[in-house]
Amino acid sequence: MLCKDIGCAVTRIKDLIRQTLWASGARGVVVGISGGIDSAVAAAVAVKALGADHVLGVHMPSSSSSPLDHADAEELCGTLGIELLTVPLDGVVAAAFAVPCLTDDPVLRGNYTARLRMATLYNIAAARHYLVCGTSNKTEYMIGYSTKWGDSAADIQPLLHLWKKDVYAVAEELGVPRSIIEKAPSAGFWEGQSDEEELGFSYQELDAALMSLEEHGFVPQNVLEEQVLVLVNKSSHKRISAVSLL
Ligand SMILES: Nc1ncnc2c1ncn2[C@@H]1O[C@H](COP(=O)(O)OP(=O)(O)OC[C@H]2O[C@@H]([n+]3cccc(C(=O)O)c3)[C@H](O)[C@@H]2O)[C@@H](O)[C@H]1O
Ligand SMILES: Nc1ncnc2c1ncn2[C@@H]1O[C@H](COP(=O)(O)OP(=O)(O)OP(=O)(O)O)[C@@H](O)[C@H]1O
Ligand SMILES: [Mg+2]
Repeated sequence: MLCKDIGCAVTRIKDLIRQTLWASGARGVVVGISGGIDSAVAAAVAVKALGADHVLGVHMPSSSSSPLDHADAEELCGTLGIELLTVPLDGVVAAAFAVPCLTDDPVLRGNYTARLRMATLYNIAAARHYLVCGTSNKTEYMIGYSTKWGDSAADIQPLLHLWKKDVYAVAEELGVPRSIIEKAPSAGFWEGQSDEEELGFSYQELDAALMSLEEHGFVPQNVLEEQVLVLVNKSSHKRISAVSLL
């Protein structure tokens, strides 16, 4: 976070959202609301920037998502006073996976579902003359912990400069419901999935390692940083539009 205090951090984000919307001529933003912390904070800052009437939430349950997430999405949107659409994706996912060469691998299915969510958000956004608001933070961006062209794809990324710990700080500042703040971060690819278990590192460790790597020119200072640097390097293709000669 470039600001010294949280109020200044929120003001910078609000300005980015307002200026981007003004320059685009769009009427509002649409946010995929998962019931998790990143989308809650993205929606909350968008409401601060634009007002509730210009923010639309879309919850997209699938076979691996939990009814608790749906309940949290509803509570969040109720608290923020924004409209929430629910678009179940199971039928489309089932059709796409009824292809003989596809194994029912949860990561394959999860990545496909994440790309379908992206396509659904763009569809709704275009129909309403809205922009798609992303929810990615710097921690997941730096290690490539997202679906390429899926949840990482958006028109505006108001949280991309924030470490995960800063996302929590903004959540506290903006009064995001406790059940969302206290929930373990998850991609929701399978029941009980946890980011920290899948990655093998806590967000606290990742934030600390990434900050130190940045400070030391990406020269690791310890074993943890060596391991995190492997993730950073392996995911560099996700931080460019496409490998090309352009
Ligand atoms: N070197 C390279 N140069 C250019 N392109 C390269 C490449 N290596 C792979 N690729 C391409 O990238 C694809 C693999 O990337 P991708 O499809 O993203 O798939 P992948 O990185 O294998 O999986 C996504 C990971 O992100 C996690 N995730 C996803 C979504 C949300 C969240 C969350 O926190 O909520 C977490 C998920 O749990 C999983 O661990 C390959 O199939 C290939 O098309
Ligand atoms: N079921 C869903 N419905 C709508 N959007 C979703 C759904 N699952 C994921 N997304 C979108 O994909 C984004 C990336 O998911 P991710 O799990 O990283 O964030 P989060 O769920 O908001 O936060 P966290 O899981 O870290 O608490 C979400 O912020 C949201 O915009
Ligand atoms: Mg999540």
